[in-house]
Amino acid sequence: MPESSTGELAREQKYVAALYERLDVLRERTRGQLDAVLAQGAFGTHQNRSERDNFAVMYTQRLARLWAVEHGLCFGRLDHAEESRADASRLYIGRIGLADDDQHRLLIDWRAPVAQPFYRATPAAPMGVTRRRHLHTRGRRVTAIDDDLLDLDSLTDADRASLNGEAALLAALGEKRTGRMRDIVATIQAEQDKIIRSDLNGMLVVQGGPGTGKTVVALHRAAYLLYTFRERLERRGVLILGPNPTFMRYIEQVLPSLGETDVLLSTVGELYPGVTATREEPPEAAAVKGRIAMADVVARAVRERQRMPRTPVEIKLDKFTLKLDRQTLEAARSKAGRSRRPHNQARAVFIRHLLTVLTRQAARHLGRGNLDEADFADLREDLRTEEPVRVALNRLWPYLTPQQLLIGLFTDRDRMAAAGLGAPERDLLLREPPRSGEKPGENWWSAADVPLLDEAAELLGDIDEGVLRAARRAEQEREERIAYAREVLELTGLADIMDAERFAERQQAEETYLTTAERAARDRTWAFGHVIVDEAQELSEMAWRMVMRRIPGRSMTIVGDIAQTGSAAGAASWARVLDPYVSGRWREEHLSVNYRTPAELMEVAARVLELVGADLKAPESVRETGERPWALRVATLAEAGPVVAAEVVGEGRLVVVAPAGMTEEIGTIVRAAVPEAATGPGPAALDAPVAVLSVTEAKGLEFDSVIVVEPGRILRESPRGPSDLYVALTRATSRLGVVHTEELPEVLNGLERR
Ligand SMILES: Nc1ncnc2c1ncn2[C@@H]1O[C@H](COP(=O)(O)OP(=O)(O)OP(=O)(O)O)[C@@H](O)[C@H]1O
Repeated sequence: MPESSTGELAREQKYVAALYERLDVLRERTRGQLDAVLAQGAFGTHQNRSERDNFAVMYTQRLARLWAVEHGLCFGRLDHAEESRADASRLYIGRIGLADDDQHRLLIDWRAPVAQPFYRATPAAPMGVTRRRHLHTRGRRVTAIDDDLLDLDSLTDADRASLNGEAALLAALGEKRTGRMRDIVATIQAEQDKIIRSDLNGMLVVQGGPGTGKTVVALHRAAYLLYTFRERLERRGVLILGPNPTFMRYIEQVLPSLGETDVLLSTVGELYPGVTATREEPPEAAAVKGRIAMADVVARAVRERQRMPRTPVEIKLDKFTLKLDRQTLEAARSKAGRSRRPHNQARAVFIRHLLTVLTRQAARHLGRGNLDEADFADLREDLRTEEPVRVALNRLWPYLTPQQLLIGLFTDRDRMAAAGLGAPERDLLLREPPRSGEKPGENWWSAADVPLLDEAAELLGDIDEGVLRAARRAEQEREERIAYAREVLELTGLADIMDAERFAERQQAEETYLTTAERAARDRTWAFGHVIVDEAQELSEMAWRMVMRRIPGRSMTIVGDIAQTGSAAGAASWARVLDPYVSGRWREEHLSVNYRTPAELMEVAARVLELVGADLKAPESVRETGERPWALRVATLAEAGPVVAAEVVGEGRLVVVAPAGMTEEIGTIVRAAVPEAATGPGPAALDAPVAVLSVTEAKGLEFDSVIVVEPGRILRESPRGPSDLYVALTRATSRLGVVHTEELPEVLNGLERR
């Protein structure tokens, strides 16, 4: 390294060391503030306590943020031309903003408006910047400096020699993958920055090919929006929806590394509180459940449960029999319908009407035709609690949970027929009921059921009785807590100085100490401040309905690639998906540069893309590796094992992408050659050196090397075969191979034969 550069490095080291010192001071100070608040305890008025809790949450989050930014705290510097004093014209850019006790800024948050030139300035439009410096650090040590000199006229010869426009980006892209997505805060590109800082309001669609950074940009946008609209979004929350739990694990560290922890990351299958959607089902069944027509099916299924019997209903009591004729029942039903309330609440209207009729009948039977109001009410109450009356009314208009409705529907062909499902759909959807004793939440629901549960919940509404029961239970629990607290206080001899109720409340307060994301996750009716949908092309029409309910303000970022749609229920065009909700009022941005897949691989993938759609254009790769992708024909698949083993090098990660029906078989073969290989999307998929995955499971992920097995079968396996093969071929950051026993599809003729 030339002497001048060593001197520069030492100067930067000094500055960065001072930043870390400041960070340590702030951590210690915040820790002290948190301890002080917690030490106050839960005493005083309700308002005092809620203030204390707010402060505690605030300090905890601030502390988490200060700890999260340790790695790569400062990564850049901007030098400006106009100001004369060197220190004033320099801005250091980092993960968070830091100032000293006199409020002199030491570090600028990357999301602040003044940091924008770090990502956008070019020699053609330098935005007042003469130099953009990238600082590379390991731990707290500055290891290297890269400069982009933007004011070309002012360059000295030495400057010209060190001009290194894309060095930082290329260094980042060339690094080995760790199995977890990293943030790109130091190397965000201009077209990405524009999307990250796009307006909060309205619906933004980001369409881009594989590897263009859609996911990583969406995550940085979440961090930017939280920084810029902190108050609004911290209160209402931000939801990030992704395609499957493996993908969520893959991305989960990015936001914390940017200092943002209070964001709800969820899949569609996790979005209904209390239900864990773990059951796998055939894609054809999921496709049927995803169709918009299912909204009518669910609505009809609800109406079917309000069906009137053809013959009058007789209710036998001890002394006489009451009768409800069809006309009365119809009248009650139309009254309930006119109330426009959901099923479980309209039930009250229905029951009230029938109880009035029954009370009049009963009065006649008792020879008391002219009851006054109070007696009438008493008699009515007596009837209401009579078992035969309760049973009869319940049968006519039962309370229903969404789970009961759907289990009732999918386990009964007649109900499905009545709800409008045709014979082939009935065959696909018919299921055994949950085993007795088994909670229907467990292992009964698939991800495609979740939007249907949500739809049903809208139509059914809350169960008043359930709410009442819950309230009664809560009161009972409170009393038990107070009794317990009294015992504790007596045992500890504190009974004289603290009252049991307050002691119990204090313990309770600790349980209700929830962040916005945690509260939102428990509440089906939560309205978020912003929703980001990743791999959005995979969402079914029914899933979109559910998502839209969570964001009445329609402030959304939707990222995806129509060319990669694999799910039969997924999107064929953004307009088809979004117009029903915002009819044309959405804006679209494009990402066009592929940061993941080298040019040699993209050349092969681009030919497959032509099969997906003649007018589709593959994104342009930002780098070449000089390594050509290859194809190897083997006599039997067992030979694939040693081929995979030979590809495992150093610390790199490798994925074997297999046709969906073959992952088990290939997994066994690969494990025989590489025992630590993982099969399927379990937790090991991201950490093992080798993983065997289907295309659906590998979507959105990336690996150093990829081996695709039997591409011909991937093409044939589903109507979206070409999209699936395109996805499979674009997962690699450096190497790609194809192993096949069948004839190689013509579209892959460009591969080098081994
Ligand atoms: N500006 C950048 N600096 C460094 N790395 C980047 C940049 N932009 C994207 N990358 C890297 O490129 C890779 C692809 O990004 P990402 O997964 O977000 O792409 P994608 O468009 O979502 O891809 P796909 O559609 O295939 O899921 C990631 O490793 C990401 O970190």
